[in-house]
Amino acid sequence: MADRPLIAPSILAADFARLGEEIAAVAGGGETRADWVHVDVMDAHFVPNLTLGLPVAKALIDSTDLPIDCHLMIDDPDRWAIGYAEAGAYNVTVHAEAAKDPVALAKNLRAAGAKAGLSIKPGTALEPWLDALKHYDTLLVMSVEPGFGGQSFIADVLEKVRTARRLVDTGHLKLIVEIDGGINTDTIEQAAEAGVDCFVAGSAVYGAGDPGKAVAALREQAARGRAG
Ligand SMILES: O=C(CO)[C@@H](O)[C@H](O)COP(=O)(O)O
Repeated sequence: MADRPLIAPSILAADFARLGEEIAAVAGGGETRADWVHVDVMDAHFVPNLTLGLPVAKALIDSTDLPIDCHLMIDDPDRWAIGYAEAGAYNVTVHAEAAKDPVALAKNLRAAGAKAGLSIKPGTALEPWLDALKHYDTLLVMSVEPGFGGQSFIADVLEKVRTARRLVDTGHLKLIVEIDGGINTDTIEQAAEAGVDCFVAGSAVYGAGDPGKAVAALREQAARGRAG
């Protein structure tokens, strides 16, 4: 398990006219500093929403020393994901439901210098992906249907988190377990208790008056959940 809970603010809830400043708001020192910044790439095909693509993601990567966690909610990640790794993303996550050859994809991402992430939607089972996950560094369990911020947390997905945690703790997989969707001060404790390492939070960070303070509050609460 990661030494401490990792908090990854999702810029989907940030002001898109001021993305650089919004990232800087969680890049301060101490407890207010985010661990990663989560960048949601949506193509209006894999999900019914459109956000940003490689040129903007690269500009964000270049604008900060925080690790950028690119979550690709796109068709044909086998073709497009590599560009995000080459642009310097810390972690590039593709969807299991969209990847044609997830093992080759993970190998290519790692060869390009990024960590490789695999994501599953709330209705997607974990078991069919366990072999492929041996080639991945992160597992992103979606706790809302991908596409939009501000949705309610689906607690049923925590069973998949518990399974992944067990497999990591027993040495069968070596993964950072990440969760995304509806994470806030009401839900983060139960996710931490189930074994999540990294918490993506959009509205709970950028909908708060002070994004840095929101990061600190989420981390503190996650640590409480971890301690049981
Ligand atoms: O990938 C997604 C949505 O598809 C997320 O990253 C959202 O941005 C999370 O937003 P909140 O649920 O935290 O508002």
